[in-house]
Amino acid sequence: MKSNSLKNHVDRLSAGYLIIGKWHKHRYTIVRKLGSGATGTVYLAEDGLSQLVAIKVALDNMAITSEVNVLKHLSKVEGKILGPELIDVDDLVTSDGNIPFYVMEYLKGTSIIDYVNGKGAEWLGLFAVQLLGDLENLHREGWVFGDLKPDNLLIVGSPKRIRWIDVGGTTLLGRSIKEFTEFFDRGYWNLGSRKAEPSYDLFAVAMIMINCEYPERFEKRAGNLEDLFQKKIMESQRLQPFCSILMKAIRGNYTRAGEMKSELIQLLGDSPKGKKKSSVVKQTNKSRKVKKRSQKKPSFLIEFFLILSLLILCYILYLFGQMM
Ligand SMILES: Nc1ncnc2c1ncn2[C@@H]1O[C@H](COP(=O)(O)OP(=O)(O)OP(=O)(O)O)[C@@H](O)[C@H]1O
Repeated sequence: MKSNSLKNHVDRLSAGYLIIGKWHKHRYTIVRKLGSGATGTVYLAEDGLSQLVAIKVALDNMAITSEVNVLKHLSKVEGKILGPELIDVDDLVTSDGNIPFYVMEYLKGTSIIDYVNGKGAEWLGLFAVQLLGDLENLHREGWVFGDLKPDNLLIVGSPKRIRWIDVGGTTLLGRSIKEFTEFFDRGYWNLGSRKAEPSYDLFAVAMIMINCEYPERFEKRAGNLEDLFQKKIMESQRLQPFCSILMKAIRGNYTRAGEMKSELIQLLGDSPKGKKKSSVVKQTNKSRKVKKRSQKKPSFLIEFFLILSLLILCYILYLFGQMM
């Protein structure tokens, strides 16, 4: 009975509800629910300075402690922002008992699938490079992200940057993956084990790129699954340029995120100081030009698109510069 009403507290904190932490006495006013997951519920709230924060409330003390430990660990990685910043950890006192919660940076952003929708292959490549850079740092710290999927990623800020949320699946290297989602899990596709190693996350990166092109996802079926992926990749104009890299990640041929990242950067043709025009960009431009020629559009439109492509290319170069 008591645990039912505690559960109601966790799930149903309404707008305006004031949380005063038992230990630190910080005050947070609930704005709205952001969503619920396997371990708890996340709320958007305002802190005492009217700054927006995200608060995760959960009945499972162990789950909260484990996520807090991961966030604390990630915040110690010097010069790198991995995961949302941890702001506070406390208990919410109710008449039915205490409920643990933690407060983190609120990441306001767009889902990667929505963000890249209708954009060129270079955007997909750029976010994959950013994500691989973060994974490289995470793996170096001895962790594997585990439950890597678009729901746990957001595109935030300006310049645009991929950020991850929900570190609940983060697992120590060598252990068994704690949490996974079938489509992004190589074990589900019989293409590897659920041992926490970098190649587990790299498989998921490839699947995230594929998911951006196939938002409805697709089912496992009898037969050679590598052939299924190859076919799906080759049927998509946006994924085609990445085919050999994606297949290497799917087959588990990369042992480090850095290897996959360098090959992507090379493919995009733009090393940090690179001047060469990206083959992906070239390919995108070429197909745009062919289309335009065949449609015999007025020349000012062609100029407009060329200038636009050039601006996008410069922006991407700038973003690479920011990452280094
Ligand atoms: N720091 C944050 N900033 C903004 N939104 C967040 C933040 N953390 C979580 N969210 C959002 O809150 C919702 C719930 O997140 P949570 O991590 O609890 O569960 P989940 O990812 O849906 O599920 P599961 O934990 O089962 O994978 C998600 O929609 C997520 O996008």
